[in-house]
Amino acid sequence: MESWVLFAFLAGLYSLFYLFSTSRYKNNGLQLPPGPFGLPLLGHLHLLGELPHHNLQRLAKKYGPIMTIRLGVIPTMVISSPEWAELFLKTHDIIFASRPKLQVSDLISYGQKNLIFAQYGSYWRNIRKLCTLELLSNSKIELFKSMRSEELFNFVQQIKNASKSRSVIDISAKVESLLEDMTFRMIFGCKDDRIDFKTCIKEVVILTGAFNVSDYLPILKPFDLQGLGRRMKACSKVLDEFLETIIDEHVRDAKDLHGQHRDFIDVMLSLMESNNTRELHLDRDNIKAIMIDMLGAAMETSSTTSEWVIAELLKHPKVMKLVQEELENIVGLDRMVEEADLIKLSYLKVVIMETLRIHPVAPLLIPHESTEDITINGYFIPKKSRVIINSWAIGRDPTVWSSNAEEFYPERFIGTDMDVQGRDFQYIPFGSGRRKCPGLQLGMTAVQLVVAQLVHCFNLELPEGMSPDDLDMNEKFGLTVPRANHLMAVPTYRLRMNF
Ligand code: HEM
Repeated sequence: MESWVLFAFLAGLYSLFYLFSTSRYKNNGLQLPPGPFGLPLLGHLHLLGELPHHNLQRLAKKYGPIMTIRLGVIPTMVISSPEWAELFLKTHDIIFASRPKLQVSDLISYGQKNLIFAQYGSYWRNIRKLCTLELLSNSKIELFKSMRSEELFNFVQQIKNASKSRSVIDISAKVESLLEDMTFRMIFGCKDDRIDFKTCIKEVVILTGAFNVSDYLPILKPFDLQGLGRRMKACSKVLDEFLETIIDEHVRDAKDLHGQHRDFIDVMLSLMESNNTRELHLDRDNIKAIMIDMLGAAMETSSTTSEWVIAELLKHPKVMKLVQEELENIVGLDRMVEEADLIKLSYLKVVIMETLRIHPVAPLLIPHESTEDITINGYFIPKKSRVIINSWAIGRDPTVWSSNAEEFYPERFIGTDMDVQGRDFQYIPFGSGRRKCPGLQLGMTAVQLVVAQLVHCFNLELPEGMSPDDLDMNEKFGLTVPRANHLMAVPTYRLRMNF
């Protein structure tokens, strides 16, 4: 049989199956949240476009803050208001705390052994506890303070040298490289110059964020129409080889450590040695899967946020001036910023909060999945529905943030008790509830440090002929949403301290 005939036959069969399964709800008087009319096979996949968070916001304006769309055969709830976010992430959090099984994340998770895409259950609970207590706690973050300070010093020195020729510098590339080095040293104890490895980590973040038709129309899985599976397999090979080598090196060096943990791999290896009696049995695959999570989560989120903050400061010179004045008052021009200063930099903090409001790194959070049928406020949400929380739309809703919601205005946070912890559902850049980001503290520390140090040590000007209004703020969609184009600027050293 011709392959297109087979395809059309299977497509028809799927549509019938879907119609049959939804008629089950309708016949029982169950009402799904409203939503647009979908195409027979694709459902609403074609409406997502290049920037799904924008397109879903447009649809929500018409269909409301809880909306049903169908991605292939998967019923999907799109949440676009703080009230509904609270119902899903707090009141009924336990029902929505799972993650969907995605084809590409399966290829990189050594059989579902990672944390980010682990289904809700005892494995996820144990691994999350381990990451929160053993890798990402405040005391563990503190252990890497001097490493961060050393890397920041090198970063400033490099930019200072480059600034002598008054040339345009690729700020995005410099910030990304700094955060990569910091993350590598924290996880592996050393920096690594293997470009292919770093490229693969970035690729993993892009691929896991893509809407992959194979996840929504499983009959298409063998065809891998978008080539995402092939790309992920190639990445997983490079990552696996590198991680095997680095774990071997750590095992060899372990005897010289005498129980002193240096980096994440050392911590995981010592837990692997001692944990066989506990409920969680760790092996090398667990370590590799979790390290890939940590690398992707730490590198991409912190650099994306830092770049957006610097871009907003360049676009708003008055805000930049206020940030620099605060730094001058608190740190002074005779020295660089230290971590202990961060707590006193309250204006910088609201600038970062405002940036995360209009440029949340993960605008649709990470997809959640329901584990039971549930009816909320009269709407039926079937088991195994995909849940998309449009935190980008919530952050720009004028009914929540007033008519200047689209404006970059850090002062809006001054005098409020809002923070980044996800207690106020109008502001959830790190998510909320059980699946909330466990790396919040580390991420915020890294972003504050990088931005504070850069704008304290340098005045930044846009390349000649470019005005703040010309600076483009285009986005590139993935699991994280970075700038589409690198941020370029001309730095001038501004401290009195010489080195
Ligand atoms: C500015 C920095 C960061 C931002 C804005 C951010 C944001 C987020 C968001 C929105 C989620 C999804 C929450 C949900 O699905 O409900 C998340 C999950 C996660 N983040 Fe972060 N993150 C940041 C930094 C980090 C860092 C530094 C790490 C670790 C090294 C990290 C590790 C994770 C992990 C492991 C998850 C998945 C948790 C789970 O599924 O249980 N993040 N993050």
